[in-house]
This record gives sequence, structure tokens and C-alpha cells, in this order.
Amino acid sequence: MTTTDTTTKTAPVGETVLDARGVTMRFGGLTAVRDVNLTVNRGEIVGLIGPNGAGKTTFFNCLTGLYIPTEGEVRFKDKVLPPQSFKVTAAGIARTFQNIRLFANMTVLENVLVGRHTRTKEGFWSAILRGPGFHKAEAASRERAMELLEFVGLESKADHLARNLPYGEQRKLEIARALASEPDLLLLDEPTAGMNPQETRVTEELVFAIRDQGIAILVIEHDMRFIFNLCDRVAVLVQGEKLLEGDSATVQGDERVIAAYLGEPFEGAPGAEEVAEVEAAEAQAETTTDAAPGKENDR
Ligand SMILES: Nc1ncnc2c1ncn2[C@@H]1O[C@H](COP(=O)(O)OP(=O)(O)OP(=O)(O)O)[C@@H](O)[C@H]1O
Repeated sequence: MTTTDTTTKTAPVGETVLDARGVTMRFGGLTAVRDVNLTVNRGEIVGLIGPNGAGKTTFFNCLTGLYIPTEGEVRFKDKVLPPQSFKVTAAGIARTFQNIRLFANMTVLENVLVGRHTRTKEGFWSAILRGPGFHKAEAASRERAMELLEFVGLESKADHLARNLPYGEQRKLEIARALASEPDLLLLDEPTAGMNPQETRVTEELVFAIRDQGIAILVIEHDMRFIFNLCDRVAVLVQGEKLLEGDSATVQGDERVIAAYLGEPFEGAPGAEEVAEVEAAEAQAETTTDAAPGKENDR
């Protein structure tokens, strides 16, 4: 990929593409995401960080139609998000997954072509009859797919089976496939997981290059160096709630973020009130039991 010279650390920020308002997601008694607001603008890279189990992936799933939020709404380009994944993709949101989801026995090129299906206008009968319209559309799709493979640096592997690619390249292929749907918003779920520092650096440049094309990006990542280098804004989720949001320097220097990662309690921590209540109730119950008549005889 030849993006190093052309990418910039910042780009002009455009209109709001994603506007999540008061998003809450409950699974039975568990609130995985609570009242989260987040916007992402065109030309922006926004990071979503938080300790394991903080609700990051659940929030992503609420943005892609995989989950319908229990409360709140997600607006994309000023419209409420449709409740099905394929409609969300057609509307212009694409994503990659924490656990790579490629078609392992298809070629690299075929994987990208699959990603284009929401953008091909040729219908069912055209595909069956394979008329001139179909062949023209197919040629255009292949051309675009090859461009995308070149963009991510995989053009020489177009005919390889996806399963034979090294791990880092499989992640790049997932990104190429996501880009094939020509999204306005790209959601990346741990794009550098399992990568060595060199591959991570290349991915960083790739994400800048995608942003430079005017695509808004929201990225979940545990690699803090990657996040703080990359993002214009970072939102921190802790126990399903947004603890804070700010530029990299602000978030990096916030003691509450460090405490949340280390699992240390801090004033005003999400869920702290509930924990204190439970602890107080437990302490009260213990005192009552200890004071109960005949207790000594049990020991
Ligand atoms: N489908 C589900 N049903 C029930 N509970 C769920 C479901 N999905 C997630 N959870 C729970 O919601 C909470 C948030 O999980 P989530 O995977 O969103 O966190 P995360 O921040 O992405 O974590 P990680 O960084 O480990 O991937 C966890 O307690 C998890 O067990």
C-alpha cells in the first residue's frame, strides 16, 4: 500500500454521519449499554475503548442492526437506522468483526465481490439469464474489487484462498470487503488484534487513508498506542456507560480511565452506587446474622 505520503493526521471534519442518542441495551437483567450518546462526523476517526465487558461490541451491534436498542435511537445520515443488518449495509454502514468472518474457501477476490452485492443494481433475472447488463455489471464489480485489493495491498493475492492468507492479511481483506459496499461509515472491531507492531503500523496508515476518502470511522481497539495515534476523539465505556469523551491527550491523561482499566474504584464510577448499596446490604445482613441468638453454637 502506498498511503504513507498522502495521509494526514487530521482532515476537514464534515457533517454528522452517525448520531446515537441514549442507546441502552439490556439482556434480561443485565444492562450491557446504558444511555450512550455518540456522534461520528465525516472525515473523523473516533475510538471506542473500555475494559473487557464494557459494552463496546454490544454498542457496535446496536449500530449495525444486529441488535435493536432497548431504549434510545441511532440516526444515520439524519434517518433512524433500519432494524435489519442488510438494510443497514445498504444505507451505508459497513463493519469488520472482532473474530474474522471471511468465506475461508473462497478466493480473496470473491470475498470482496461478495461485499459488493449491496451496490450492484443487476437483479435476480439478470443474474440468472446472464445477459449483457449482467456481464457489464460483473466486469465493473471486478474492477472495483481489484482497486480495493490494491488499496489494502492484496492485489497480488487476488486468486489465493482466503484461508491461506496470514492472519494480518485476513484482517486487511475484511476491511477491503467492508469497503466494497461503498460505506459512509466504517466500524472496525479490533482491527489490529493478533498483529505484530509492523502490521499494526500499516493498518494505522490504511485507516488514515480510508478517512482521507471522506469515510467516517468508528474503531474499537485494545491497543492504546494505536487508538491514541489514530483518533480525533476517543469515547471511554465503563460498565456500559460512557465515562468520558475527548481528544487523545485528554483521555490519556484522565486518572479515571487508568483506574477503570486497572479495576480500581474511583469516585462517580459507573455502577459504583449499585455496588455500594449491595455491599452495605451484605454488611447489614452479616451483622444481623452474627447477632442472632444461638449463633455461637453454630461455629
Ligand atoms: N447476547 C448477549 N446476551 C447476554 N449478555 C451479553 C450478550 N452480549 C454481550 N453480553 C454481555 O454484555 C456485557 C458487555 O459485553 P461486550 O461484548 O459488549 O463487551 P466488550 O466491551 O465488547 O468486551 P471485550 O472488550 O471483551 O470484547 C458483558 O457482560 C457480556 O457478557
